[in-house]
Amino acid sequence: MSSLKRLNLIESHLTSRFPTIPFDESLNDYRKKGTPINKTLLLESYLGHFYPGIMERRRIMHENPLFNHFDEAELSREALRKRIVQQIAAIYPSAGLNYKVVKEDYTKKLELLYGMADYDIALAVRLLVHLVLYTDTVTNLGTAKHLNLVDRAYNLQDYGSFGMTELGHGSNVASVETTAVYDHSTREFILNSPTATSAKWWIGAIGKTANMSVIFAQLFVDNINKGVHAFVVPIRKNDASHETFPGVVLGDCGKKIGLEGIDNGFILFKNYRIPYDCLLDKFSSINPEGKFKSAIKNKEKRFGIMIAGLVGGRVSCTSGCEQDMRNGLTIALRFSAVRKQFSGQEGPELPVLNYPLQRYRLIPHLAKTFATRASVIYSLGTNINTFFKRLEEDPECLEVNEFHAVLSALKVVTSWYGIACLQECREAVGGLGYSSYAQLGRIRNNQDVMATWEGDNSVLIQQAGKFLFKQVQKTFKGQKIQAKTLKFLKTDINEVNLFKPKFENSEQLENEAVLLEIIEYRVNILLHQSLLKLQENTMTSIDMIDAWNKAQVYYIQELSKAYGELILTNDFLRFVNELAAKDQVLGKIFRKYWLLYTIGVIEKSLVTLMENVFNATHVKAIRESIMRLCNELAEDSIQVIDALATPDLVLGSVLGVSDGQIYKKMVETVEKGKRVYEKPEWLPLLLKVKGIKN
Ligand SMILES: Cc1cc2nc3c(=O)[nH]c(=O)nc-3n(C[C@H](O)[C@H](O)[C@H](O)COP(=O)(O)OP(=O)(O)OC[C@H]3O[C@@H](n4cnc5c(N)ncnc54)[C@H](O)[C@@H]3O)c2cc1C
Repeated sequence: MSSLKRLNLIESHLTSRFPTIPFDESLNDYRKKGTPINKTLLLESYLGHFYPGIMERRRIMHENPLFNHFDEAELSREALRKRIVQQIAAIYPSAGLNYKVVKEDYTKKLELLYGMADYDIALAVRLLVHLVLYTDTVTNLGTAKHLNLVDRAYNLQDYGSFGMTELGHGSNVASVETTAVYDHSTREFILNSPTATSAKWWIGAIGKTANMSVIFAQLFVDNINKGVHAFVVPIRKNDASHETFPGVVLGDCGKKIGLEGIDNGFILFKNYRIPYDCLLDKFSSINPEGKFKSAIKNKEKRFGIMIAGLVGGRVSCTSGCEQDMRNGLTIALRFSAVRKQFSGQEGPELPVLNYPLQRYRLIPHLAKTFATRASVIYSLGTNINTFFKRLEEDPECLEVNEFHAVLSALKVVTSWYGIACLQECREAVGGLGYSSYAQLGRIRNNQDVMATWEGDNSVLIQQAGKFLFKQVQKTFKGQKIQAKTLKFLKTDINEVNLFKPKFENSEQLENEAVLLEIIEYRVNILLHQSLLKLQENTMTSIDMIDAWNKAQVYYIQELSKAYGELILTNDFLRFVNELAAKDQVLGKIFRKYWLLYTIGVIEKSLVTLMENVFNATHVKAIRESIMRLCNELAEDSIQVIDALATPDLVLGSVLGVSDGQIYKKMVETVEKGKRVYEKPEWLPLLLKVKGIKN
């Protein structure tokens, strides 16, 4: 401990107006109830490929006083923004990123962002906008002449932003209003924002920081609209003046409900001329004669490729959800083991984690967190290099489409998991959770936006549905399903209807094969019901889009969620099996989490299953299993979360501290706050209201 910290501690001890708070053994007592586990092995397996990178970031943050949530609670918006830039400057060089390193192994970029997200999603996202959304788009859609920009981005000589969303259009990117008109006489594009709603809006880092932006605009060549294209555009002078270029209007979007450290802003163009080379022209170009050419004829497909830059963002989003949930649950579980309320007839008060209700509220979220982690490792982390390779070779191939579908489903399902989990954690911690010092408010508010950015959940998940339908349609033409994640699909409804669940009680239910069959059946039955619904809708709808929209509720959206949860179930099982091969004790515990996750997924889809194959006996068995597993796992969960928790200083929560001294930490932190014991500045007003003469 530094001498300054020691001095602060002594000073706070001497100046505290609270009675001395004795050492609280509650968390240690709860710890002792759990099975002893090999924590290092668990953490290594859990972080997988990303273990060394994340540990290195934790070390840097631990040693650097810039990473301190307690300080940040009192910072103004401007100060927070400055702090984030300082933090990026402190941590970014450790990654050693450049074009070559990332091309060889994209996960190097992810491990940096994952490490930063341990501290705060806001910190990771602040860099992600530049490093992923901007830089990946220039890399993927640009040509050799743009490589210089990619190098500059990795060196932080340029700071980039990603200008897709407008005030009037978000999900429907194909209808953005910004225009880029090609002027052959000067071989330039003229950018314009013809309406107020065409202002690019919410753009991360554009408000105050970025000097570059990837701008998505409707490209006009010879007065013909060639669809949305991406342009890499200088927006501010890259010199000490930091001036905005004439023809560009830049501003800040103002106060938000979270992520205040990020300067989300707007941008408008007024006849702003940019040279031809600003067009990211890998797939579409304009030749020296002024003729438009595209390697991909279909406008819709071309557009799909244009937004491939979002892939790294969505992968990070899924990982960020896991980190948010893990951080939230670390706080909520440790608090629940320490916090005591009520007792039985006699005897001491009980930790709230003893109550089955508290266990039911928290432990299933822990299981979902682990499932999410497994998919980050297997479906996303290790596949992303293959994805980028295949994207370059053949952007329309099955692997690219399948990865998009899996990623869409996972981003959506896990961000909804995260939002539900963080709200539950906040409530599970009661009133103390409402303190900023608990950090649950910050984590919850930052998690909230995960459902919207990188593709609004309700819109994005439709991509997964479309993929499933397209694959099934192929079988109608006699082709076999090639997609790796869909090998189990049954295209004959009669075969699906033969299914009968193979359990009558909770013991029979807690069986891998029995559960996997149900998880697969859920996708199969929803797929056929959705197909039927779509067919039925076509009779009454004006077109296919109308029919599709009318089949979302109860059908296609449910199907897409079921597909996402099937992937999570399979990935989680793989994780458990690999862990069990290394350590039997951990394998046994994590198999229970897998059972809880899978049975929990089934519980949440009881309506569909009851409608088709389940009865009251099945429901009873499911409920019994869930409660038994929650109770059995609650005691082990403290040891498990200890192994996986972000270190105290990085987590920064008074209620999530690993030594369990939550009251001491809360009091100390509050007493250190500004003006704790001072009279209010507005005392004269109060006196006036009360009629007291000053
Ligand atoms: C903090 C923050 C940072 C951001 N950073 C960036 C950035 O750096 N760059 C950038 O380009 N964008 C950024 N965005 C924008 C973000 O990507 C969009 O908000 C998102 O894509 C959703 O678009 P929208 O807000 O226009 O919502 P809309 O698309 O207008 O959706 C509004 C509602 O309508 C529903 N809806 C829309 N279409 C359908 C449909 N077909 N069927 C059913 N329901 C539908 C949606 O589910 C949603 O509930 C950011 C947003 C936020 C909040």
